[in-house]
Amino acid sequence: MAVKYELTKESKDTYARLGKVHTPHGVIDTPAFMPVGTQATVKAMSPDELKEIGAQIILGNTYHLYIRPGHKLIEDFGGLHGFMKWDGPILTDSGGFQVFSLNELRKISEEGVEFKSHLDGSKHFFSPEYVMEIEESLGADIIMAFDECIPYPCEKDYAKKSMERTVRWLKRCKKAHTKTDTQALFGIVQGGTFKDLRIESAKMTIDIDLPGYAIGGLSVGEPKEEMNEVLEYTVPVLPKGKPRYLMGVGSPDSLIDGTIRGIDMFDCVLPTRIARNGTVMTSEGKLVVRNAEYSRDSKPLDEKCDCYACRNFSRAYIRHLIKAGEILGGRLTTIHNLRFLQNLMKDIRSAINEDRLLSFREEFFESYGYKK
Ligand SMILES: CNc1nc2c(CCNCC3CCCC3)c3nc(N)[nH]c(=O)c3cc2[nH]1
Ligand SMILES: [Zn+2]
Repeated sequence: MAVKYELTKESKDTYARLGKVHTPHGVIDTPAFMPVGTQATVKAMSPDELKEIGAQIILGNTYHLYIRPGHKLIEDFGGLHGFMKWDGPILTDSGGFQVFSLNELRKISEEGVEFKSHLDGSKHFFSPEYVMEIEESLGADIIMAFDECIPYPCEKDYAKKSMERTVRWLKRCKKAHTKTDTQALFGIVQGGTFKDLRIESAKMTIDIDLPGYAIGGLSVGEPKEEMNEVLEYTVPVLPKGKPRYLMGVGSPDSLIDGTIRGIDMFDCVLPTRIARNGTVMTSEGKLVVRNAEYSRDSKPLDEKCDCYACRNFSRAYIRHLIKAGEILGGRLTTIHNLRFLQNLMKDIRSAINEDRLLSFREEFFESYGYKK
């Protein structure tokens, strides 16, 4: 079995739980935040630095790696693990989301999606079968099914038709998936923000027996309350003994609120993206270190942080590097943001273990500056 989920504790007062996702390249303690490495690198981070900040699993992207440098090249270098020298677990997204978000010029049909490369405009076609071939070449431990992530808002009629096609595509993915002993295929629940469609999608998706399931189609502009509502009626339909992955989430408040509603795995480009333009997450909330007020501030980014940036450098120095466009600036803020989220997930896991997740939420929201 490529991936096995071990449920180690269920929270008494929420849907949160502690678990371990066992993969051929190692174990992931859940709830977990997964740093995103779109082009076979978590931007600005070396594999050693990723280990140092405590990352247990990283993400790769089928769409980007197919376009450049090509999945066959990567396969010849030992897949993503050999190519980027990351020996821990890897998850690849199927490219569905990227094809839809990066390419206006695309045509969708029962067969799959025709699109043009965002690099040179060349024409390409993704079918569930071809995407499975690409993801198997990349060799990730967890591979996502080819799905359609519909926009928000979306007409209910289209949401229903799209969700039903995504289930048919999942069946085709499962049929085309050959390396079932080393790579685990996860299905993706769709249905927009329509309760009946979400529950129908979840039931049809879990009827296809797979090692794990994701909730897609969220974090696409809907209000956070709507995302939480979709989770409240969708997650309980999913089996307790399998990992649940909420795609594209998220910010610290969403990580806590998703965990409370039973989510085990999260990914988001935000922490690395905002870091490069000088915004960091700290125990006292967001800090835009490029602002003039920090020009003579000798404190670390976050006094409570144990990361390499906070142990060695002042806000003044990091602000200078960012303002000067120095590469080290974005590297230090990225190291910090990723460590901050790993520490947040560790604090969340301890809170679940001691049945105090809701009071942890209160304290964290208070200190971070979220409204309750
Ligand atoms: C940011 N919000 C959001 N992201 C979504 C994503 C992408 C998740 N992140 C993948 C990484 C980014 C680059 C490398 C892999 C989604 N992906 C899929 N397949 N389906 C969704 O409904 C889906 C929905 C998503 N919503
Ligand atoms: Zn730090």
